[in-house]
Amino acid sequence: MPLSKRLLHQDQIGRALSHSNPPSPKRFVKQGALTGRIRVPGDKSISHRSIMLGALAVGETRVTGLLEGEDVLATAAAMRAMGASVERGADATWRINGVGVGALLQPDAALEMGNSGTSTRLLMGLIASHPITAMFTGDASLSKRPMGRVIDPLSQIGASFEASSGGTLPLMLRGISPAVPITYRLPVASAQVKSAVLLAGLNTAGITTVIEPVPTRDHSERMLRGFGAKLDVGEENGERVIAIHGEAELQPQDIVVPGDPSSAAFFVVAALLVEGSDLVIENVGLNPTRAALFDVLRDMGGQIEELDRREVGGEPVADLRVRHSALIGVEVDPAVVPAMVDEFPVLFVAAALAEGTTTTTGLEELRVKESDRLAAMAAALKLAGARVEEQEDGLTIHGTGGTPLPGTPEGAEVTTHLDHRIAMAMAVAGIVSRDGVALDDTGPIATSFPTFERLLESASA
Ligand SMILES: O=C(O)C1=C[C@@H](OP(=O)(O)O)[C@@H](O)[C@H](O)C1
Ligand SMILES: C=C(OP(=O)(O)O)C(=O)O
Repeated sequence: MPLSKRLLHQDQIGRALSHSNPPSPKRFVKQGALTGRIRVPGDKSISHRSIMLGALAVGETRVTGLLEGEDVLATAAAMRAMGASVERGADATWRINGVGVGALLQPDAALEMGNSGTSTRLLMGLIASHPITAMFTGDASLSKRPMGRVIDPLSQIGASFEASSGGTLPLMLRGISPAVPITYRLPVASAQVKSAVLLAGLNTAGITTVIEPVPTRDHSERMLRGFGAKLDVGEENGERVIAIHGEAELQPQDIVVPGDPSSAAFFVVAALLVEGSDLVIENVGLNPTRAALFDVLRDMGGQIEELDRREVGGEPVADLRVRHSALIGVEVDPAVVPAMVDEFPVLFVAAALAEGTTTTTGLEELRVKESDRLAAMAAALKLAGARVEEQEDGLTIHGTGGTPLPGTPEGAEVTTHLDHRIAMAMAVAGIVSRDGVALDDTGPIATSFPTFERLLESASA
């Protein structure tokens, strides 16, 4: 069957499903204090990049602590399809034998990206400067997300695209070699777009520059340097300027992936909200471009202590001790949004139980994540009995002052829209509710945090 026919078929299947197949509904009910010590899985952003950069280095990269979630496994499958060896050892160490920058092979089938925006956008960048044609497909959620933001800069380097009129998957990318080095100023604060352009620059002779008016997570910069790429990072007129020198040669690395702060976030909020909790979450990555949620929760009165601050794999890490706290509403400064962009769903849950009003603004990007997270969380929290107002760019939440939310009424379920963070945030709402919160589907949780439900139960055991 030709690629485009196969693709269309997969896409029709994808679009028909607005939940995992079959869906796994579940009611999350009141739970006891969270105590003891837990560890969350490895950072998703760092895990994706470890595999991609390992696949471009000549020799063996070893990765421990890799997140074995569906999104990262989609990246691993794609890199295998383009010639790298990506294997998990019995000791859970991943070994990646790369092909070298410029030497990716033509995949012989569509690259199936599942639910993962990071895989899709970063791989589009990587492939754009290789003489490769690749088809990208995704699930119903990913197939609605905007790819124009990467198509624009990658077209400037000379790559060409066939996508639907809305610039969404399924999408065919024709890479180009030699590609043209560009200077690109990010029109949206997006680490995925920044990374796509920098990764394209790896196999582009000359200097590819990204200008970042609003700083976003800097894992790509740290890791590209770690793998031996020449990268200049400076500041001009208050904007970050990142220049990568191509064509780069990458050296294999030993990487230890720190725990994901975006996954730790659910346990931090759960421990703050459940009476009697005193929980230590070990080995949490605290890169300043990621960790703003913990500062906002402290401003709300949350007791979150950093123990044994150290460095793991070139990233700041600490164990977080979190104790039950009475929270108060705050106005969240929109300047911190990029440093906690994935944490708003669970912050909204904290706000719903805080004393007084929490206001958030500058959250337009939340509307183009796995779901429209402003609409999805407003609907979910209202269904569970919270007082929420939705604006174009944020939510205003009037908290209960600690009184449990009633929970979802008999027969009603929160719609999770194939969005892992909506599912986990509302699971946390469930464990502090009076009657429990029913979710239509917990399947999506496996994209970023396959052990979430088990860990949540064990933390209260
Ligand atoms: O670069 C990354 O690893 C990510 C960047 C963010 O997306 P945007 O760049 O679209 O903001 C974030 O939401 C996503 O979970 C992971
Ligand atoms: C937005 C997210 O991921 P991605 O863009 O990779 O799908 C997320 O994990 O919250």
